[in-house]
Amino acid sequence: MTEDMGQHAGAPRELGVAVLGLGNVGTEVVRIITENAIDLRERIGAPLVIRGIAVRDLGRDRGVARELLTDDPASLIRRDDVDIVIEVVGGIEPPRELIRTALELGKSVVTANKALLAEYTGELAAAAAAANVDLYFEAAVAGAIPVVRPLMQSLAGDQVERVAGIVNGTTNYILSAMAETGADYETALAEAGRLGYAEADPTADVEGYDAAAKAAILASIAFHSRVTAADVYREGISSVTAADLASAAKFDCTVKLLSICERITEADGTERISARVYPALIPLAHPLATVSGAYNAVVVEAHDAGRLMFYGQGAGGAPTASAVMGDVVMAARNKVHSGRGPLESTYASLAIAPIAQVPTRYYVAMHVLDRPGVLEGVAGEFAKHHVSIAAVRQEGDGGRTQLIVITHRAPDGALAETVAALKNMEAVTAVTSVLRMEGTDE
Ligand SMILES: NC(=O)C1=CN([C@@H]2O[C@H](COP(=O)(O)OP(=O)(O)OC[C@H]3O[C@@H](n4cnc5c(N)ncnc54)[C@H](O)[C@@H]3O)[C@@H](O)[C@H]2O)C=CC1
Ligand SMILES: N[C@@H](CC=O)C(=O)O
Ligand code: NA
Repeated sequence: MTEDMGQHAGAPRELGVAVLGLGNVGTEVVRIITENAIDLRERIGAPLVIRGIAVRDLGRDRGVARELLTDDPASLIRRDDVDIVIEVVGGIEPPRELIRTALELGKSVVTANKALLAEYTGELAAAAAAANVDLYFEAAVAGAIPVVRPLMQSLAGDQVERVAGIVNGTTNYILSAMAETGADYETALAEAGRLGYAEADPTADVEGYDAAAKAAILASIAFHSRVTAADVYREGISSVTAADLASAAKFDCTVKLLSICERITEADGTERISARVYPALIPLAHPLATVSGAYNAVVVEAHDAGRLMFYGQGAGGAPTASAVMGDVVMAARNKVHSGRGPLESTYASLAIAPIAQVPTRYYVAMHVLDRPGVLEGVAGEFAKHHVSIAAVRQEGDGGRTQLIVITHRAPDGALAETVAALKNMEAVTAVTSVLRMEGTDE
């Protein structure tokens, strides 16, 4: 051990790494460790050496040394010469069991697995704390964008009020393609899969489960509370149509799948968390409207820091591997210097606000009968539920009359009841679209 590497006495001569999963992200992680070996050694203070790579199918040629491959991840993580485990398999099992075991055995773990973390961070963080090792997951939220570490460390002295943005690359790619080039939904989704953005089961992307998992992780860190995926209100983009995008454009808006985590202070001073994911209209002038393709952006509002914006590639093998490798270097340095990163912080234990109480704005599109008094009747239903109307557009749509109403802010529950009442009106033949509207002060 040379002194100029600044190593702690008794620090490992080499740091052994086990890579679990060799898909979009794992392949890029292995490439970076291999190509950047010399720089990584200098940055860490000891060489990083891949001990093994766990794959599901040993038969496939993967362009890496065959002797590194194994289909037995449970044995790989138990090897005495493995110090850090990188989990880029995805899904709940076997990653949950593998990560917990690795932590219990004193290995630090780096994972990109938001689905797992959104359910089991508590269990895994406890195992890491007990064994005095690191559990890092920057890649799990917004791919390459540093957002987990800024929230957990840089903003640890501030009070975060809101974390909101676009955190799913696949849906943003689809919505951008539909809005910008007129691509159809299915083609854009297939392309997002081909480019390595989509989850193994893209239902997780398009139905908002992936964004909800990320919202749970962000809200937990931002508000020092334990928030799981089940706490996050979720709607996906599968019902957003080309007509919605065209109609949004007429209001100088576009549609984005947003993840919103807010600290809500109620009239009696009680603080709660609202965590929600849904497609929403945002004005074209809003900074999030220009976030296109697989790019993500997260806007953080903190009491003293004010507004911060984080932007970059939210999906894709290499960008995600960059975030993984940042964590690997941090975990490796901690091994060299006998340090450890921050522990999970859930002391505030804020409760979750039900979606019905959360103030928001609605965009409602409906087909109505073309006869006098219909507009008054529709407006009357909004008024009955104390929902004020901000804009109305009426237009012919292939022989039918289409009415679009945009509301002012009102509790989500009142808006949902208004829509239910509209559906029961004889003059309303169909409510064709209900979206929220964000990014405005009204
Ligand atoms: N692709 C992306 O843009 C991003 C992915 N992530 C996360 O990173 C993780 C990996 O994602 P991808 O690389 O895109 O997925 P992928 O599906 O391309 O790769 C996963 C690999 O793990 C392998 N695998 C499955 N079960 C295994 C087992 N029991 N043992 C060993 N290998 C096994 C699969 O055969 C596959 O090659 C997931 O948790 C994903 O949510 C996070 C951020 C961005
Ligand atoms: N499927 C995810 C991958 C990154 O987290 C996405 O599209 O954002
Ligand atoms: Na990130």
